[in-house]
Amino acid sequence: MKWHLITDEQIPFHIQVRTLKQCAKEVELLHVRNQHASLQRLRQQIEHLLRLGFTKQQLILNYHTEAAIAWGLGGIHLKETQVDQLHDLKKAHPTMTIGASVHDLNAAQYCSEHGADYVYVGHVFDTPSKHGTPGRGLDFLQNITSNVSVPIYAVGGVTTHSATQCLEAGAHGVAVMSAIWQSDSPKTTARQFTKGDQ
Ligand SMILES: Cc1nc(C(=O)O)sc1CCOP(=O)(O)O
Repeated sequence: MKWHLITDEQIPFHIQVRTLKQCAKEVELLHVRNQHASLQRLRQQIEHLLRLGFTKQQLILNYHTEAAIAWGLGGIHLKETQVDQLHDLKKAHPTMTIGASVHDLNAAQYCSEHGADYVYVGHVFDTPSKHGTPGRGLDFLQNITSNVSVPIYAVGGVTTHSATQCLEAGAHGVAVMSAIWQSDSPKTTARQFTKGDQ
């Protein structure tokens, strides 16, 4: 199945690198999400990822649109508060992959109509990342997948098992953090996502 791995800024970068060394070959697309790092630090991390064997095309940078463009990365992932930039960004950079995170049907429709290549919809299941807010559930996901045409990636608490349920609810793919970063065997887990095994 199609899946994105999202970096986790709560985990020291060198620990993430250790995990990536085990599973990088299985990761088709890495979403670099580090909302608190300086641009200089982010650039160092990107360079490290390139040395690990990722291509620029495989890297999607969260939030920092100008940096993603300047560094020639494959894509930009917008926060929901940035989706008003979608149309102009896509027009100026048609070959870049531009996605966004949304949390309701209206925002998903907006992204779909303004040129997004994909949209994350979340959070579908309970996740430590959104502590205290229960997952919105598979019906919420299904309502969005049935009403927008842009490819939807389910995010939030997705595991290799629940990924299948997300596809059944119409998702094009999934985006995950802890399923890989907390896995005892990241390579096996990554393979399971790729193959769509439970
Ligand atoms: C990065 C992110 N965005 C979400 C959203 O709902 O927009 S949930 C989430 C966390 C995903 O981590 P995990 O796979 O460990 O639950």
